[in-house]
Amino acid sequence: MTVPLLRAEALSLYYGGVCALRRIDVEIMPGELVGVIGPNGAGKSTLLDAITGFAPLTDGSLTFEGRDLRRHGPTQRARMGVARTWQTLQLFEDLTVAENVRTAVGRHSVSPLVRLGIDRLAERMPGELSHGQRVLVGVARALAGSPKLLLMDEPAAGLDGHERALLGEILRDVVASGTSVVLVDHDMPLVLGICDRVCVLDFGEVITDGPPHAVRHDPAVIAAYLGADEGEDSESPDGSGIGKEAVR
Ligand SMILES: Nc1ncnc2c1ncn2[C@@H]1O[C@H](COP(=O)(O)OP(=O)(O)OP(=O)(O)O)[C@@H](O)[C@H]1O
Repeated sequence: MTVPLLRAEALSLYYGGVCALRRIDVEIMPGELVGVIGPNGAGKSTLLDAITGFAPLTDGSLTFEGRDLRRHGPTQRARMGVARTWQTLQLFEDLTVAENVRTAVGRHSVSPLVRLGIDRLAERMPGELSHGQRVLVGVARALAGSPKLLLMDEPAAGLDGHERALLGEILRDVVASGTSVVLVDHDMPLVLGICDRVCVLDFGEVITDGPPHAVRHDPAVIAAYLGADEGEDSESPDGSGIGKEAVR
């Protein structure tokens, strides 16, 4: 039996009186691409922060390759192979693209840029890049340390259709190379189209966890999104009843 790369059991996280995660169970297998979706405020970013150690857990167990992650801080977790990209792209604006990648590995390496087909941008400054190019530089920087697990927070936000398709191909390629990926995004066609499994959060709880075709038609998921979209744009590009973006 394959051992999970990451195993979270009964994770709970409170911000003061706000319960952001309530007894969450999640497993990520080696080489698996797992989508995490849910309406605004469902706890998706908090789950990533709990795994990286940026937000302290209130309760629960969290292991990575069988090791207790709660004993380690964010820097140690990164060294163990956990990498993350952020919703707000945090590039060093006064460093070139190549230098930005270097900050992740501590040595000059353009290979992550070559891997993503953006090595031509190596000497450019972040301010000269399009939003889509900045996203790819963020991915390249996260991949520079050869992580075992890559956590991505809304990488498709602000990308056009072509860039989203390219991002999807890149993520499948990353997974094929052996890195597990957790993809948090509101883009349902992207998440349901490329992920092996999708975990759905609502009000800090896992309401469904399964393959995309099952999640797409799950009444609890549709209810969470339709409830969220009531009176808002309830566009459903894939005919699932799930809008592309859900705003609570
Ligand atoms: N630093 C914080 N302090 C207090 N409450 C917080 C903090 N960060 C998040 N929360 C609350 O925790 C809950 C989960 O928020 P979180 O950002 O994880 O949701 P999300 O699913 O990522 O939402 P979105 O799709 O809008 O990014 C929300 O109720 C949010 O208001």
